[in-house]
Amino acid sequence: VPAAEKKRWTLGDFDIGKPLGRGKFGHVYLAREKRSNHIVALKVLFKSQLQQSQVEHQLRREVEIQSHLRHPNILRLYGYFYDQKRVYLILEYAAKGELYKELQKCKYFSERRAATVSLFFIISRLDCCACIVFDGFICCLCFLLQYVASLARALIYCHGKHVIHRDIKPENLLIGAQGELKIADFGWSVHTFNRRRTMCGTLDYLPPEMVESVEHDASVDIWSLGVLCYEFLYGVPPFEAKEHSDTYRRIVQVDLKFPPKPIVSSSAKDLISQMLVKDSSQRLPLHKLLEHPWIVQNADPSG
Ligand SMILES: O=C(O)c1cc(-c2cccc(F)c2)nc2ccccc12
Ligand SMILES: [Mg+2]
Repeated sequence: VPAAEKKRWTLGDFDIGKPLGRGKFGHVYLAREKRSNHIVALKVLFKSQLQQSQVEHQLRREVEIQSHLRHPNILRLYGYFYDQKRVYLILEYAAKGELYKELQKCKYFSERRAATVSLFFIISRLDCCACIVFDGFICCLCFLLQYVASLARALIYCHGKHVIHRDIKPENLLIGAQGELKIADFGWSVHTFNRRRTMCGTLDYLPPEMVESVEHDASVDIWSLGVLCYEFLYGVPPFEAKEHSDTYRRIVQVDLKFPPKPIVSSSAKDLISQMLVKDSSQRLPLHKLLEHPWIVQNADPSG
């Protein structure tokens, strides 16, 4: 029996709603698939801009990879279609939007004592889950830990399928209706090569972009998760500097400093220090991250 015909979508299948955001290559709209009334996010990309930026192959890879991933913390890509001028990606709608904006609201998720929250509550839970009140927003460190644990589980799933994301950062993380984290934007993701298969065969015939990805392995995502943890706690990434060249130097030297303010538990610093390690083979494996005291004591295992 022939495989079920892949549904060929067209713009006429959708009612288009409000714009949800704009990216470099086009906009994202809230949309409803007419037959099922299913709410989705429709990402509209202009072919002219994709060609100008020479990212067509990257987009096809993004679609190929993300459409095959099924995990509660990975944004679903249901399908795609294109017309004369545009390519459309049919994506899961993450109702609470970008994590980045949530982080901006709270300035940062900090363990720092906040005068307005009962001291007892803070002291009793300092090392695990401290809630702070910032500009009227209650930001709970538990969210942070939950996000880190969810991210680790999603990345374990991706790495298990030999997919590395390579672009983990707040802008690429969305929040679903129930507050769950969703990794989005697999535009920089690649399938890692089985080194044995590639190494024993000659590399000579592989083009640069494929040879370059042999250098990358899944531990690039562990590094980025460590950077994210730091930014969650301090409000700025660890190697930030005025000039790009200084940031580059601080990264390659792993010039990792923990400022005295806000106060951050030694357990959190220990976790971050085990992830931001120059030698990629020495970075804390993701399954070990889920066993780390700072995570175990706080993040809810059900995720
Ligand atoms: O006119 C095309 O055949 C076309 C198809 C696709 C495409 C095909 C599958 C998946 C996907 F994400 C994108 N991307 C493009 C980007 C720029 C210009 C033309 C195209
Ligand atoms: Mg992005």
